[in-house]
Amino acid sequence: MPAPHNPFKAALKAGKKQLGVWSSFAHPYPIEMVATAGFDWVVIDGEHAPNDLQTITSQLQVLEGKHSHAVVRIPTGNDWLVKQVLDAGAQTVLVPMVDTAEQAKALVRAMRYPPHGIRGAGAAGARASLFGAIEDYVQTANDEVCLLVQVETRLGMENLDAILDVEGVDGVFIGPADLAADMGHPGNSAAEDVKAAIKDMLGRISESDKAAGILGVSQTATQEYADWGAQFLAVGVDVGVFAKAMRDLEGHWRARI
Ligand SMILES: O=C(O)C(=O)C[C@H](O)[C@@H](O)CO
Repeated sequence: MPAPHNPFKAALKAGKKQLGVWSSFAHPYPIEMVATAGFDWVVIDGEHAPNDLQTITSQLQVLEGKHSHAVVRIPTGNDWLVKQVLDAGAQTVLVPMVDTAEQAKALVRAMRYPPHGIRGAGAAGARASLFGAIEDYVQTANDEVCLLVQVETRLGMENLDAILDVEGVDGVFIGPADLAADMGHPGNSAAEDVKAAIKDMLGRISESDKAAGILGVSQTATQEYADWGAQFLAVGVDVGVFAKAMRDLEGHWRARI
């Protein structure tokens, strides 16, 4: 039996738009609720949410068989972190702060078993192979893993064309918040030069054989990113949605009672 099919990777390759959302609760219970909403992909955020390998694994278990495909964001581009989340059952990995083609190539190798990469072949004892029940896992997994790299600095922007040439990168995701900060506008991804940079990058990624992704945190920005060619577009962060709803609820009733 081969490694499970990765429908998100196939959809990106086929040029299909994929609607996504960020999950930062770092817990299996709320992500199950998020998965009832019908998004095509959901990020389990290991960079800015308090996730560890156990909480990531629990959330992967909850998302198993659901329509929303799990995209695991690791905190930094280390090969051992890639190996751990792949063995836990992630098929799609998002890596922040990828600034050069060399970094992207190293990540491609981390995602793949030899001879195409350096992923350690211990999957027989891991959830990814259903603890050995998927007998051909090691022989077939390379085809079903999906690597998304984040370009979110001026250096990454300079090197975008070289990153787009790296075989094995499936998608390039722009981080508007980090890009804005690196461009001298912390907290303001709506600054005109940041928007121009994002539009230019989304255009260049869309013209390549990689998928273009981004997260919009306002309706205006999200619509612009869609219009500028984002193929896998995250449209919100669950903790933000929840926190706003709670503040609105409190404010509504505070004024009335
Ligand atoms: O730079 C960005 O923007 C991102 O990488 C997304 C952020 O980490 C954040 O908005 C997710 O909560």
